[in-house]
Amino acid sequence: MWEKASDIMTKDFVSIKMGTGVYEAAELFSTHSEMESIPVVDEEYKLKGFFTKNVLCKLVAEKKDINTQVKSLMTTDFTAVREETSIKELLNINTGQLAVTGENANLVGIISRTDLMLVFRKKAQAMLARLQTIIDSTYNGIIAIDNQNRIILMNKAAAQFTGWSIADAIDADIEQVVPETGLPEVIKTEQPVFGTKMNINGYKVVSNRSPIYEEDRIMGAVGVFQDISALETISQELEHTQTLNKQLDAIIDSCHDAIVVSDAQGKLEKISKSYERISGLDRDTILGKNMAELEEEGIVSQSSSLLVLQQKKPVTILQKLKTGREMFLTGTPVFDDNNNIIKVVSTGRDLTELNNLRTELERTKELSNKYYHELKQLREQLGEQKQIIFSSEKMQNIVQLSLKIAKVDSTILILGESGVGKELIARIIHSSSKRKDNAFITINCGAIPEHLLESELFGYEEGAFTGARKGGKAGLFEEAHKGSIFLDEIGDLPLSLQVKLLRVLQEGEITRVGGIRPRKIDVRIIAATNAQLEKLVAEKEFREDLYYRLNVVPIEVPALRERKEDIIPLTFHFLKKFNAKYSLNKTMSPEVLDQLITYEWPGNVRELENIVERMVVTSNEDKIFYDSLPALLRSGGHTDEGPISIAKIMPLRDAIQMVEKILIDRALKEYGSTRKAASALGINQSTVVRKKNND
Ligand SMILES: Nc1ncnc2c1ncn2[C@@H]1O[C@H](COP(=O)(O)OP(=O)(O)OP(=O)(O)O)[C@@H](O)[C@H]1O
Repeated sequence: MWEKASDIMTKDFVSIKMGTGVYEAAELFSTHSEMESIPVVDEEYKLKGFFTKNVLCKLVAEKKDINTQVKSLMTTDFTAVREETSIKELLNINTGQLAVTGENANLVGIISRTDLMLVFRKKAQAMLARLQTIIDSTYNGIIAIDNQNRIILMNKAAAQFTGWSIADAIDADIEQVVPETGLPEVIKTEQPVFGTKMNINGYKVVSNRSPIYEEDRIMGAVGVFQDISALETISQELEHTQTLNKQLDAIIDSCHDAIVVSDAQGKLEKISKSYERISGLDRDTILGKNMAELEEEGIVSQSSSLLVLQQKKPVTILQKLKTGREMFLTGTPVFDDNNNIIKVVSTGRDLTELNNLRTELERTKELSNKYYHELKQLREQLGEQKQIIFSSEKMQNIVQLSLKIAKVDSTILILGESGVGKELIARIIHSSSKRKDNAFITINCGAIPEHLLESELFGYEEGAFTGARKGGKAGLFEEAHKGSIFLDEIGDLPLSLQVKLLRVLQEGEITRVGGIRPRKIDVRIIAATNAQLEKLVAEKEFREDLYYRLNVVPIEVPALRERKEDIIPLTFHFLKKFNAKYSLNKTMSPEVLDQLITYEWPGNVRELENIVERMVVTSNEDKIFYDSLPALLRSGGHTDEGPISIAKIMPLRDAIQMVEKILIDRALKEYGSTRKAASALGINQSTVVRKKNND
């Protein structure tokens, strides 16, 4: 390559002596037409000047003597350079012809303007080629446009992104090649835009775009595009790995057992929160430490990780901690594909905690033994035929209380919502009392029309009213003599009869309807109500003195939703009962049981009993599945809240039943007595009683 003047000069040049005539010089020009001037040298071949074609032409034009010697016409104002003058310096000299002189200033070569141009062009071409190679070798795509949006430069990477060949793209409008480069905007706004994520022909790239200025004037824009598809994948993988790591940490931390992970050298990599808790050590201070160090410092008595690394198999040790606690640790090696241990994972339990658990377990066992015996005793006392099913503590207390007061002959008032088992409790009280061999009479005060109730309860004398039986008739009180009478829905007892009942309670005697002779009776009265008697007293619907007489020993039976533990045993009890009744052998799927537990049971045990019976009878298979549940239960019982809303189409009959039930339940809750509820609902009281009992 050309480095200096001697590399490009013409050594094979013609020269003339100072005494040469113009005519001879003209002859030389005609044979070397490429020459613009001929160097003029002295006898020692030293350069003295140049005789130019211009001077010759001028001589001829002015018709001057052409026999003159060149000496007088030559230009002495010339530039001479040395052989080692660099090409760079030469390119900076602005002259027609350069003389190259040697050591003794003798002319050794000539460099013409054409030579220089040639060199300049070749240099420029080489530089351009190098530049293109450089930009083609860059991984990033580069596209430059002029201010007419025409592509002036594009490298190979950009050609690959765009799918255009460089040759086709050069001079094409950028919008045609890649409409998304954003380069025209950069020219418009003259603002560079960096780090924009974009999509070029399916490649995900980040672009940096800058305006190109030439002497303060915008002449185009250049964009550099980096393919980040691979980066994106790596960053997604990284994100995924980070998430996994976080999840792993969360899992480890949520374990109640302590977890310790060390590497193949015994260096601590991870510990769980529970290890921190049990050991009293802080992860920030021990992570990264070697277990051997912790052993030496006496922080742990022995390391399961180090033992596993020595023995290359799982080990279990009792690790004593500085805190004085003890931990049962089992270390397990984790192997790679070449059977080298890469990690040791140890899991452990606080021995102190285990001991506490054991004590707790023993206590629970003792308790459950105690409860078992108590229950057994209760069942024995209750006798097999009166099966009252419960497992809740609330019901256990109620049964215990009932059995206790069964022994004393006091009046009892059983309170509780409809269907909770008030009558059942009354029966238990009766059959556990000394009256058990005598009658147990039940009467629902709300179910019998008012005008019949008196004679029903107190009996009548012959001729008491038209249609009265000859010889009269004993009432239920008389029938219950020596036994017990269960007055259900006592809140529905009309005021007139309340006075008579008070007399029974106070005097222990009754007078039949139409009679005058009081009769002594020995009856234990067990009253029950789902109404708020105090409210009825306040409203003067119920006599206060009677209320206090009845309320000697109140037993409040909780609603089924307040003792959900009873739902499953009751369900199985009813399942067994109805399987036996209908000679079936149905079982119940867990999701049905789940639903039964979640339901609020406004109709209490009676409703549960009815629903189990309905499912036993109506389910098609041996197992009762979710589908067999009544719509109300499937809807989670929501239909009894707020105004009616229709979630889905259902059989009209079911819907009517549902609405009836909701209204009756509400009315009963609000008015307390079936009579009042019936009048609010505009139906007969007997209908209310019937529908309520059909729940
Ligand atoms: N703990 C229980 N174990 C077994 N069966 C029960 C239990 N509680 C209630 N039952 C049954 O539920 C049904 C309703 O009970 P019961 O008639 O005693 O309720 P109640 O509170 O007297 O209702 P109401 O106030 O409407 O008269 C009965 O068939 C009864 O045998």
